[in-house]
Amino acid sequence: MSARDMIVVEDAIAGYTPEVDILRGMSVRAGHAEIVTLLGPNGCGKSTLLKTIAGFLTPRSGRVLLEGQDVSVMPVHRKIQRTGLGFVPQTENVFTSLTIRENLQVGGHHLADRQVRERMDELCAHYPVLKRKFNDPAASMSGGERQILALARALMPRPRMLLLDEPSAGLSPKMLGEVFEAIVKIRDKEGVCILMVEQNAMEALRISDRAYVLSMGRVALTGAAADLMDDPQVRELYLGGRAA
Ligand SMILES: Nc1ncnc2c1ncn2[C@@H]1O[C@H](COP(=O)(O)OP(=O)(O)OP(=O)(O)O)[C@@H](O)[C@H]1O
Repeated sequence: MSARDMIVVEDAIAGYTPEVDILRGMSVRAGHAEIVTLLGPNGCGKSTLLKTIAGFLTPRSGRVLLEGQDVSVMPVHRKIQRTGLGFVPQTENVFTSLTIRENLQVGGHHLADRQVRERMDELCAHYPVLKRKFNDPAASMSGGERQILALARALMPRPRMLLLDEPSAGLSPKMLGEVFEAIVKIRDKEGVCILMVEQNAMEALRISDRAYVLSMGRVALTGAAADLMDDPQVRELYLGGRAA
């Protein structure tokens, strides 16, 4: 483990029922101000890995460390309170009947009122769409705008680590570009460690520092994102044979 490692998973074995292991000796790490992408076929355990890091699942063996602290058995609500971890699930990640302002307030519910106002101002400056629609219900936002709101809500308490489950799911190429730009800003402006699952492999690798290709609950390949984009096996399996 290096000093800059923020999220470390060591040899994790985990599953939803006692009989079936979905993670079968999984080891990954992600560092400060780094975007790390998890790729792999449907059902290989990408979302399960995020849920294990977030604390929705407890590993049967192996460890999950956040900033060096062993949090393997810490339940999700405590992790959110006590560690600098944020989680943006794939679906139902904004409250559509609440306004943009109210969604952000939900994200900042542990903060003092003044801190909430300051943080909302900061995030509205980073992501102008939030300011434009500040008092409108989130239901009035497009898919990409909702995804940016979900990211901003998770950023309200200034997490140092962020888990993103398919942030570009269901988005048009233009909206995907905007959401990925928002993710790069989170890394570059706030130094957040981002571990994300993505189906849009080529686009995700372009903004990532490193990536893991998972297969059947284990790491099959890992490396710098730029190297993986050049890897013939990765190109064939995940990039539709396209050259980077
Ligand atoms: N709540 C659950 N209860 C039982 N089994 C589950 C549950 N969620 C997922 N699984 C199983 O765990 C395995 C891995 O699922 P997971 O969602 O982690 O895959 P994934 O790599 O994220 O796939 P996808 O790319 O399709 O989202 C699958 O076989 C799935 O059926």
